[in-house]
Amino acid sequence: MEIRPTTDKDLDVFVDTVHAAFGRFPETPVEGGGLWWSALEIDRCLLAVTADGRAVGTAAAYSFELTLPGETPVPAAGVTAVGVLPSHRRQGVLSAMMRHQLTELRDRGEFLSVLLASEATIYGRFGYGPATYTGRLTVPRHRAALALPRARGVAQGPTTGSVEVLRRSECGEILEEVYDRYRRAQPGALSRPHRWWALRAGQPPIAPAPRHVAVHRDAGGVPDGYASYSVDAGTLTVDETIACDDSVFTALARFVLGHDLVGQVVFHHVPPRHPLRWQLADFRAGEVAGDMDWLRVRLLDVPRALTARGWFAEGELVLDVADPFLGEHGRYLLTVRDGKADCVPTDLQPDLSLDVRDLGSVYLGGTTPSTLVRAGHVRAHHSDAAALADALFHTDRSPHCLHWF
Ligand SMILES: CC(=O)SCCNC(=O)CCNC(=O)[C@H](O)C(C)(C)COP(=O)(O)OP(=O)(O)OC[C@H]1O[C@@H](n2cnc3c(N)ncnc32)[C@H](O)[C@@H]1OP(=O)(O)O
Repeated sequence: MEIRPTTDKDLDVFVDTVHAAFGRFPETPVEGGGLWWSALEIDRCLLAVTADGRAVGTAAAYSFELTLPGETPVPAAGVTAVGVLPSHRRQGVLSAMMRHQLTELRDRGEFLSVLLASEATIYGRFGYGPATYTGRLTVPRHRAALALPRARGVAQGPTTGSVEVLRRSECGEILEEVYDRYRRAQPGALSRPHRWWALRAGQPPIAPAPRHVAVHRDAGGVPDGYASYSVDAGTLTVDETIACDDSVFTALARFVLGHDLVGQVVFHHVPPRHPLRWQLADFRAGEVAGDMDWLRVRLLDVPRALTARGWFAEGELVLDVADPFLGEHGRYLLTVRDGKADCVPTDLQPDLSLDVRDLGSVYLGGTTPSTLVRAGHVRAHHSDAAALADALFHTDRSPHCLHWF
């Protein structure tokens, strides 16, 4: 079996193979637009081909930016369209493609790779750890009142600004601009390259499905948030709420929760511990479901990845990092001063020993090292090690990602 790049000539083979792997049919030709695969980057698509020339597996990557703690967007490969024909499964095709792809990403100078996993058990073995989390919050409208803020000096009602309802088709560049502003400050968020919006490739509101969009503007009239939603059979469903600050989120939540002729509001993609639950006068009014991991992170170059993110505490930690899939192992001294890290190979005794997938899970601050120590996945070599690591990896803001790819 050979793993080879896809060319323009066999893009249709790629698309056909990935759909067959998922048990689906490609709906329309590539030119149709509005389909997720129209945004594929052809030079980053791989085909696994048998000796008789048959394509049996696919894997691809998008060129995204991932925002790291400290409001630092860096390049990240967004692994996607992974599939193996049902007739060729459990024969090592995926493993061969993953090995090829990780090597190729490194050759391109990339140090981070991310993906959304169709099944939670597939990608840990390849070094991907769950790093951001998401859920659905359902609020019955008759219990949706927001409590008055208790802190002195905080505005008791809507702050200056306005909400206007547009049709998705009337939004022009507004959503793209607001999303881009938001994602640069939100750890864990991915960029949505312009071609995604232009091709309408993705899920609503990128895709042109009919939607209402509540656009929030600041006092100067500049859009700084939106909520894309639909109403069906008494349920208002919000695809995503994008807000450049918390007060804008509150204004948008207040708007959808106040919608007439609606029995309940379902917010998709609410991060764990989101303040909205504390803003409801009735804490039990908000019901969380679909609590799951979202973005998985894979470090391809540990020192580069650790020095790229922002840090919020000071200290030193020795990490012993195993990368069993790539057959690698490294011990690093991580020193953090003034918000920046230095990370160099060392022979010092380790504070923690961990797998690269677990480093991926703590990297953005969405999981604490001590949680993984308690779970038995990370080894703490002395009694202070877990607390030391928790303090060092702690971030100012929880990571969150809602981009689907
Ligand atoms: C980022 C994305 O695109 S996510 C989308 C992933 N694709 C899908 O879900 C489409 C449907 N599924 C498939 O196409 C295939 O079953 C794949 C791609 C998940 C697996 O491909 P295969 O070629 O069968 O995997 P391969 O034979 O290399 O297996 C490697 C290891 O993963 C394990 N594995 C493979 N698939 C799964 C799974 N679905 N769940 C748990 N373990 C799995 C294998 O048992 C094997 O374990 P081992 O190394 O301990 O022996």
